[in-house]
Amino acid sequence: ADAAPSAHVTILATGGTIAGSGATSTTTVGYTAATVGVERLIQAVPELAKVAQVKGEQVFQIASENMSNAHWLTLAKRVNVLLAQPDVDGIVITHGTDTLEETAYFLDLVVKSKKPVVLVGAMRPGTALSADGPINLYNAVLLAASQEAVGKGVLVAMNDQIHGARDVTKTNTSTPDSFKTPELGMLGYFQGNKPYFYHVSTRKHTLDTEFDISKLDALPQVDIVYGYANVSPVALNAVVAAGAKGIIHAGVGDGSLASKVLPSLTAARKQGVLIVRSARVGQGIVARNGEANDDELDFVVSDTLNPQKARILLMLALTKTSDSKEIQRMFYTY
Ligand SMILES: NC(=O)C[C@H](N)C(=O)O
Repeated sequence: ADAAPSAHVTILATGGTIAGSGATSTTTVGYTAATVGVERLIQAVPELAKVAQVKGEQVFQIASENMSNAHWLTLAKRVNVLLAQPDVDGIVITHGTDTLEETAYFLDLVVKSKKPVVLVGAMRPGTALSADGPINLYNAVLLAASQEAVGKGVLVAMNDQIHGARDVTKTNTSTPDSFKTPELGMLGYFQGNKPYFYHVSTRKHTLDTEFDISKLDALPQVDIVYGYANVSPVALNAVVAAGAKGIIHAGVGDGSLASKVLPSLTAARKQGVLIVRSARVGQGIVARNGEANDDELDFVVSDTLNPQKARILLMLALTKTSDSKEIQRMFYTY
């Protein structure tokens, strides 16, 4: 018999479609997410035992549309505790795909370890024909057990591809190739039971960030307000009235601000609310002093972060400072 693999990988299960089940083998919508426990996920892929000594922990059992700041703090603290143990070499987190990119980026900014952390999900429930969960889980464990993944920040394993937490995004509501890193590029592939890396991001992560969540039990309230034709300031005003400490403006185009919205944004900033100009487009830079005079308005730009990831960075930034210059520096660093 083969010797047991030497790497120890802990699988933290949080729910999602990878733990989902449907009424029939052709049910790929209208199934129930977050029903199958971590032990059954592991048993369904006996091949895992060939690549690592695997342990499972059920952290949550939720569909990822219900992921919250509180869940993130719990999960990140658990990841940091486990990675500090000499008998844990890497972590896999099974997760719903809807907010998987957000959890990945949050962890990328707050995990204090070089050891691999890999998020994985599935677009089809485990009961479906050609379910993608088992192969995705196998690849994720392979990656978490590998030397190649050490020091690369939080990774996402989907559809035989490796993506970086900062730039990956869900691009399709339902197809198995939904996860992409358009333009900036995925990091690598899985083939023949090995991960292969070709790219790394120039942005800082994990051990090189200034964020520490170990003593936090909440994050500052930051909300996203969307731009569109015929926009009014109603949603923005409601968010300010509800006490947001920061607002991500998901503007049209390269982060443009409609003249009907600008007065409310300016008033919010004068009250101390941090304003970040982002873009709903999904690709490209929102340039400082481009579509607005950010120096004069005292706004921050999101650079290339999409609105949902800009929200995460602004929350963490606000745990350190309310200085907009400092926060702008962070948006050019992470
Ligand atoms: N494919 C999925 O995992 C979608 C599911 N709604 C979730 O995010 O939990």
